[in-house]
Amino acid sequence: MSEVKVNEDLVKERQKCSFDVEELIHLVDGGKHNTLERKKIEQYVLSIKELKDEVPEEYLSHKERYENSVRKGCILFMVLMKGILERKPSRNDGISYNYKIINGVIKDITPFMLHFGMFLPTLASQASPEQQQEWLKKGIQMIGTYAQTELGHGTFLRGLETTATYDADTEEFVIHSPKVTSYKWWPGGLAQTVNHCIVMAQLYTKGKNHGIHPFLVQIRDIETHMPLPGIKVGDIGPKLGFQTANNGFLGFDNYRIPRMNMLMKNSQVLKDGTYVKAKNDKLTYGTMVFVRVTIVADVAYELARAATIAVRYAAVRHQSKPKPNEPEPQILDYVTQQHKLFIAVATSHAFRTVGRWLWSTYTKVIADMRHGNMDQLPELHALACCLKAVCSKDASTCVEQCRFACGGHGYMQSSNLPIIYGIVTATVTYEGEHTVMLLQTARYLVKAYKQASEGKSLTPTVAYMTKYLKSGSHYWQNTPEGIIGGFQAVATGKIKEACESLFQHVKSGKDYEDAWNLSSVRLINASEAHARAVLCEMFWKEIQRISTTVSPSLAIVLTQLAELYLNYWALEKRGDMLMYSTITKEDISSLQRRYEELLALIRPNAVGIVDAFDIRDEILCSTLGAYDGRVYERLMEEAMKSPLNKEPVNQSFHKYIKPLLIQAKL
Ligand SMILES: Cc1cc2nc3c(=O)[nH]c(=O)nc-3n(C[C@H](O)[C@H](O)[C@H](O)COP(=O)(O)OP(=O)(O)OC[C@H]3O[C@@H](n4cnc5c(N)ncnc54)[C@H](O)[C@@H]3O)c2cc1C
Repeated sequence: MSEVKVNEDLVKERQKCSFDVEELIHLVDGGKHNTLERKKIEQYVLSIKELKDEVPEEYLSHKERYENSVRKGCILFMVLMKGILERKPSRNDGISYNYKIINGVIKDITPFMLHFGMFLPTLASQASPEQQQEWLKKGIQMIGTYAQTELGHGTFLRGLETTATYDADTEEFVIHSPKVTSYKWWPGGLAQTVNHCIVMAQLYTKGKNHGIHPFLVQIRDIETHMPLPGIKVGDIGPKLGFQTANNGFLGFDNYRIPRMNMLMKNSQVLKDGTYVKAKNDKLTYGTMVFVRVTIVADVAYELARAATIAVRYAAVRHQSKPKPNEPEPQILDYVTQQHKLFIAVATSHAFRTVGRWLWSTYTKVIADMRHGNMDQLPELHALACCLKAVCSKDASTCVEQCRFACGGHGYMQSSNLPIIYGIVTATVTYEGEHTVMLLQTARYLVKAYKQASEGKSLTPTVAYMTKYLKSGSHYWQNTPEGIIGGFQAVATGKIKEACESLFQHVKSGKDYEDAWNLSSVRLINASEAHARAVLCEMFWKEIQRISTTVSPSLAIVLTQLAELYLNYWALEKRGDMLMYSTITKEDISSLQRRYEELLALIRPNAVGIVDAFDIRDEILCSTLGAYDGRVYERLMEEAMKSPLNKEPVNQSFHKYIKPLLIQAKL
């Protein structure tokens, strides 16, 4: 068999790379051992013939697409369960390589995502040890999802209407959906895939409501998969993305489950119906925080996929003729193109780096919690909320930018950019809606501001406030440290302003809730600014630390990416910098010049840097982004798979167009 030729532009780009791509691959993976492990798993999974699609998914109907994703999901389910148990891939950022491979093989979202992502983690964190022993031994017999959101309520958990009423006579809970708004709506895999759910419901016992609690509910027969009597379950229909996630609805008609199906690690209901409250409500925060923390690493990875596609395509694509006697340049040579793309590359590195730091913070806090120390939970919660909000939104913007940067071809499904966008933009909403997450962090910031004003010491991630509240402004310097200080000054200034607005409204006689609402635009701006200060500081610090452990040539590239990230955001937020620091017009011009210098410095290594994300073609799933750069051939090959190209004349001509032409002649 003849070797497939690699596009010449890509060959040249790779030749001029100034650093060792392999070294960066190991860094991205978190070590050489992880790279080898990942490659082994990829090689195994991706060589399974049955996982390849004869017809691209996009040409299938909604129903066929689902069936195909279940087919492939089941193959992966078995392989990966084995892989997880036997190989335990490194989880240094909270996500396993399995997640990455699954997304490539399924292309969109697998209907089993919630089983691994929410169902098992919730059982692990909220079921008692005895319950875990009983349920987890059922293993694969129990396929589950996490059913919280209802038609009527998502954000406001206390507003959920599904009820779980304890019947002491039969020692059962009666799960009921009293009206249409109480139907569960959205859970992934719920529609046709799972046979069990964690259902969040209002607990009633002895006539008293005790708020929202989790229950393990079987919804389908294990053998026949028929919905059990009292269960109404189905598909919610097509969405912007997540077409194969099998998001479903679920209603209960006085459906009974045994008492022991309430997850009882924290709160309990005794046989006689006595409610025993959890010693600490905060214990239930665990899963919520876990998922938000992992979203930072997830979007970093999806962004790496989008950036790889768009940068490789920009190296292959030639367009326009700025100089009449010279050939059309690669579009990657247009500085505006570099401006669109290099921030996406740098952002992926920033989120992966900060995601790893967040993950290690999370594991430490959870370990402390197990020993009864909850002191750092509020800070972690505030951090996870704002980082989840800002990272998911920035990643969506960057993916969209990558799509724009590919012109018309980026709009093709076969580029895979629309599907990646669908996956990433969903993270803005699920597991805590964007604005609501920022407002959660704002509550913590308001408390911290009050403490700082009273001269009390602050927790590490908000400690910068003390300095800038004292100094009032930031003495600007055009250095990375100066930019980080600028972001901290902006955050402090915005937090102060939001708090003053809030306190002013309260002082003028408004209820706290109304004052909060009136100040909420300032509050979310303050939260976003805080997240940016954290992202810039942690990314820069980590890159500085890592740079001392890698080769000088790689250290240069990493530092350029981190500096680009900082400069990009300093320029984006120049208005804020003007308000809260001593930055001048000249400083801004100099920042702009440095930013342009950085684009030029990164340019020769751009392809090498995205190659170092080391995402195999089968996982990129893109006509535009494959390693060999055969863009046009692939676009044509994929187009030829369209069922419409299977016949020279489509029947609709005879049915509709011809009669129209005849009519028009008359
Ligand atoms: C792709 C996808 C997958 C999902 N998967 C699952 C799943 O597996 N299981 C599950 O249970 N759920 C799932 N969800 C549901 C998801 O968790 C909710 O959509 C999300 O929590 C937001 O709730 P909502 O849709 O009710 O929006 P709402 O809360 O109604 O928000 C609508 C608007 O109101 C604003 N708003 C609401 N409250 C406030 C407030 N207090 N202050 C200011 N503004 C406010 C919001 O900012 C937003 O702009 C999924 C959703 C999506 C999109």
